[in-house]
Amino acid sequence: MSVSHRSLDHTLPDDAWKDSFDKLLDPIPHLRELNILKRDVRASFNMDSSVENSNPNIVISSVPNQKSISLKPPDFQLCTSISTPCAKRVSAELFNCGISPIVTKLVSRKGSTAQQVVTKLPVTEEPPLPRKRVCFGNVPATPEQRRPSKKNSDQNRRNMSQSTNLEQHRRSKATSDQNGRESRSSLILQPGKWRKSLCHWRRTHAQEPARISGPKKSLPACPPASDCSVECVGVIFNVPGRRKSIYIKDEPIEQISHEQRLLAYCEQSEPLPFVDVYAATKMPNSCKIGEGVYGEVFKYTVKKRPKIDVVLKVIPIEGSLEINGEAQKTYEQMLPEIIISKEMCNLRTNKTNSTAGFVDIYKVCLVKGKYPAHLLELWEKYDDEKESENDHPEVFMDDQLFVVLELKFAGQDMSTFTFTNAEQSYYALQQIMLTLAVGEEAYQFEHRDLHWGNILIEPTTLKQLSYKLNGISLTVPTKGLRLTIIDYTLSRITFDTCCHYNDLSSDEELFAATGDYQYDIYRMMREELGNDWTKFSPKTNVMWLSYVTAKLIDGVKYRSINTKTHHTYMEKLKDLQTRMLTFESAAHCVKSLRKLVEVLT
Ligand SMILES: Nc1ncnc2c1ncn2[C@@H]1O[C@H](COP(=O)(O)OP(=O)(O)OP(=O)(O)O)[C@@H](O)[C@H]1O
Repeated sequence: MSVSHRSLDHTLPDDAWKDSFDKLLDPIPHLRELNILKRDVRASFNMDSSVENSNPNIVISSVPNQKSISLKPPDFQLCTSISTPCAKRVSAELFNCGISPIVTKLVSRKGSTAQQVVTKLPVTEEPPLPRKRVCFGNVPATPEQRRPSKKNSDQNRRNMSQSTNLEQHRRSKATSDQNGRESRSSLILQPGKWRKSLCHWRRTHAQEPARISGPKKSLPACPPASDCSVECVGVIFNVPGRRKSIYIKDEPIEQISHEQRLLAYCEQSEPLPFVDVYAATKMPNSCKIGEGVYGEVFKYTVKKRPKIDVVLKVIPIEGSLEINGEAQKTYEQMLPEIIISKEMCNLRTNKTNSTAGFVDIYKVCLVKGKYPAHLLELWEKYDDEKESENDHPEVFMDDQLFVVLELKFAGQDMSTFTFTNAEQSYYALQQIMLTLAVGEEAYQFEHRDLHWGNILIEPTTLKQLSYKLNGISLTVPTKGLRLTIIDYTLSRITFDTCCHYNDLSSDEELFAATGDYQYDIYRMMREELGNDWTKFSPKTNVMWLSYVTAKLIDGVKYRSINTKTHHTYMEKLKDLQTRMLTFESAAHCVKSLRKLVEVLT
């Protein structure tokens, strides 16, 4: 049919049925054979924010046992590009485009399949073509799909009550995992608590070779002690799973053992009996409220006036029993978290730099012995209702030591919270920003893991909160909310001429993870720090502020979104996000936001 005829009878051109996806595949016909559904490509891409403009050297693996495509022969570099920030994620354009942007990154490579990629690249070898993998189809979809059935759960419980044997417990957990959770074959972690996700991933993929993206030696290792600007006479200790922490000091460490130092922080001379200190009678109205890889979190409420909600973070230490897939922390490894928790809390009363935004710690206690029976019951209740990923604490023996952090209850975490509107979240962000800024100025503080599970929110009747930044008083309207920062496991401070930090330089799995902008932040921090985790770079706080802002724009829940106020403040958040990564520190961001540059510098 000629062109003129077509125009007369309005017949469509031969390829009119094709959309942009089909046209894209025209010059690379073998991709059609792989039977990738456009719907899958678009949906998965949009779900996985970390892929948006991360390193485009991507292998797409389709549903299990199906073929996949390998993209762009890569000369992998450390991810210099990032996923989410702002404009792209916040604009609706991402979802309006005729085809997912991921497809525009496709450069075909004939004959590659996911299977081939995995078998060609054993983990022990330096991968010739390091890539990030994106899984379609086999990531656990819903909590229901991930959760074992009640029947399995009950069976597990029966098995557990028949034996306290750890191996049996593990087998029973493994069965439950197999029954209730779809396997994941790539390092795609759930947003939020990465350590739990990672440990869980490791435990459910024990037989699989881990796929690590990135060159193994692309960055300098943490400098040897002699290279540090201060004399490093501290302890270098290995945490299981390649994690290690270094504690440096510019003067000889006092001849006092870590056990003694920890006991001094607890104001104790020896460990106290667990069952007595935390007896049921001393913990009214108790329940388990959360868990981490290193411990269980309980709450009890003393209903006096004023009502007191106490949170207990119970962390087993010094034992040889592996728990939740990790070796237990030692005294040395526990100390930095205790020191940081106490010092950040003490900023409440600091004269020059003050904030109440770091979690309030009542006391720290070292206890010994089996888990009290009433706490075991609370653990089981939580497991029945929410399906714990942790090992049952009945495995602990008489000689087990635990550090118990007694914290003030600070509300629910941001990932589960519903804001009224963006005005409320805009000022919530300012609270986080100011608290980080105060921490930077007081102790060269970097949180380094400020995902939305580590930001707690509770209602307050206070109209505003007060801060001091370098001696200048600042206030923020609460809009009814008070925010608190928790979990200093990865944090860094300089205190008492010591730098306390966690060395992530060899934590390849963490840097390989995808699934959320959160996982880009770890790579961005690594690049910013040149993989030297001793270094103070408050820019890492800005990166987390960028992450939090992204969550406030495009992650958290809002109650009333059809109001002028909501739209106005949402625009403010978006505007701030476009500038966020230009700031050097949280303090810089605060000064800029408050137009205090001249006054404060
Ligand atoms: N002060 C608090 N108030 C209210 N809830 C809390 C408090 N501290 C901890 N939680 C709850 O317990 C959970 C686990 O606490 P936390 O993150 O400190 O544990 P963790 O063992 O350090 O976790 P991770 O696996 O990240 O190392 C939190 O996500 C939160 O839900």
